[in-house]
Amino acid sequence: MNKKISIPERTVTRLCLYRRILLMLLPEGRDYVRSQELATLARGSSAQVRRDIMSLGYAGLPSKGYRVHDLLASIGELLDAPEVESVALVGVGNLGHALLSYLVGRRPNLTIRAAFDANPALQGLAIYGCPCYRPEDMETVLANYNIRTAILAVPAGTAQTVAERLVACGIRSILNFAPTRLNLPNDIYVEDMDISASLERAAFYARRTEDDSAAQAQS
Ligand SMILES: NC(=O)c1ccc[n+]([C@@H]2O[C@H](COP(=O)([O-])OP(=O)(O)OC[C@H]3O[C@@H](n4cnc5c(N)ncnc54)[C@H](O)[C@@H]3O)[C@@H](O)[C@H]2O)c1
Repeated sequence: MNKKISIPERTVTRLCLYRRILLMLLPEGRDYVRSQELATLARGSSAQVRRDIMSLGYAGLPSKGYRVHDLLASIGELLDAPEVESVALVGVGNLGHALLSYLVGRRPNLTIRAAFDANPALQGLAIYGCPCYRPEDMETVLANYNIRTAILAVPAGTAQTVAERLVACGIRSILNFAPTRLNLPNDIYVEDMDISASLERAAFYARRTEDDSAAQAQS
């Protein structure tokens, strides 16, 4: 069975997190990491970490743990395309600019190759090195670069129409920043990003831990 297909979505999410942690450990000159340490940094359990890493077919050394470079390579083998993978961005407003400035050049094997915006003032520009095209050129540009993943950073009112156009042009996966539920065929992967919801959650837990501490102090 194809390992990439059989691996559960949550495992993929955790493996992405482990990779971020491992990349933070590298500059410290760390050769090995134990499942317990990875679990603490990922806020999970060491049993979960061991299961996830076992699903990669990689095993560490009982005496030392996992070799950081080898584990990164195993995770990369599962998550990354064999060659450079190009991504598109639609909507180069405030958020789109911030995403380009952060993401361009950060990951050599996953690169934002093309941006699209309805604003004629942006079309033809290279923004943080990424060319910005007219939405009308989407089909040709996406096909030229073989792009199957897109980031959506347009206003909510236009997100559904743009998403449908992206899918019609061959996009299989969308990272959606627009605050709207996209209605797309089931075989299209959509990941919704919502900083406000995350902030609300963080504020909720701040209040809850404060309430817990107050209750403990009273008991
Ligand atoms: N998820 C989050 O955490 C988060 C955070 C900030 C913003 N947002 C959302 O991201 C989106 C963008 O926010 P922003 O602040 O950058 O807005 P913005 O108005 O600065 O930028 C939107 C850009 O989209 C372009 N655009 C509009 N319609 C288009 C179309 N049909 N095709 C191509 N381009 C089009 C506009 O020309 C503009 O450049 C909004 O939906 C906003 O609510 C989400």
